[in-house]
Amino acid sequence: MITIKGLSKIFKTNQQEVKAVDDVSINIEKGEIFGVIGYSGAGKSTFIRLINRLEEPSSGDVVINDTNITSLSVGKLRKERQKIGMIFQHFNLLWSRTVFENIAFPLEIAGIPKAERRTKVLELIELVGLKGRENSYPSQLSGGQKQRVGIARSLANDPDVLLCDEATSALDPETTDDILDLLVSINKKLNLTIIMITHEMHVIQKICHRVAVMDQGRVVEQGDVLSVFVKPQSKTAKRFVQQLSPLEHQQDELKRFITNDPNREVVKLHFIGNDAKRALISDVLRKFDIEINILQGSISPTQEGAYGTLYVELSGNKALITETIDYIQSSGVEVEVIENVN
Ligand SMILES: Nc1ncnc2c1ncn2[C@@H]1O[C@H](COP(=O)(O)OP(=O)(O)OP(=O)(O)O)[C@@H](O)[C@H]1O
Repeated sequence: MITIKGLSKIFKTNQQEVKAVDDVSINIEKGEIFGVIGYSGAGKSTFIRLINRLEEPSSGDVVINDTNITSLSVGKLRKERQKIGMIFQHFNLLWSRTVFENIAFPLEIAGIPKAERRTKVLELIELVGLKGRENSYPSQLSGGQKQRVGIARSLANDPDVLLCDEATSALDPETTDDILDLLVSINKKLNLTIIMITHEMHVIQKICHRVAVMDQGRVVEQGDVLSVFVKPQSKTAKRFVQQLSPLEHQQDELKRFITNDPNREVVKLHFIGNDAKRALISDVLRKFDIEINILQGSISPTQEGAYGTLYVELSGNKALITETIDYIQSSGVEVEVIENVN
């Protein structure tokens, strides 16, 4: 549905050129929630602003539903932008207008008659959970409520895609989760394609189906959220995944269990999707005469199912340990033998 090909943006300042976005290519399917994560300065904001040409690309193409956004005239772009909603970190509301009037604003610009406007605005207010607050001004609302107004306004013209520029970064963790839940419910209800940029892995984990990791303007890794979580390839993705994994900070504890004893082995088990719900340990204990010492474990939900990590120490006859590992692997759970902890 959205094809981004060879997209680049070079900013020229007095002294130097900055390649803010460098040859980015991404395909996004209809109805997908696609996340773009990166540290400050990675080029995320520039990237998302290139999609609706709030920023003009230096090169490359953005094609949405067969329309090449990059080659549209200004007039046609204005029309096309009505199909691309956007929400912002600091909401960008009109402070002298009420909730109702803020949401009605894009409909006024699109020339929708008053009665039709009213029906649509009331529908949107209901959708984002702001019933009763129609006549409030933004200054009378909490951060989460302001973002709800932003979301309702972005949906006024029934967009095909919603761009979210750090939409939860100004909110506390609980409100962030409420807004993320709202975005998921809108994605499901309207089959709306959503592109989210963020520096928080939690946001990616909670709502995205796929993710691209940006570093210095380039996409260094992209894939299903689950795959990136379980097996991050790039250094940047590994750092982001570690943020969420309390286990990674407790690796020193594991060191105590790693020995040269051939009859003891520390292994890391990766459970993905439905495997995360299986009673694997009791299954193994029933089948093998082996001891299992559980060292650390965690389970995390994502949009595509849960993934879990479990560190265990297997003790017993060396041949039996090998057989046990083979059995666990053959049952679909990935096993990593830990020889060193860095
Ligand atoms: N208008 C501009 N003129 C010159 N350089 C710019 C401009 N906008 C962004 N840059 C530079 O482009 C690079 C990417 O910036 P961008 O804001 O896109 O990153 P980001 O990942 O969104 O980071 P942050 O979350 O801190 O905004 C940075 O080096 C930034 O200094």
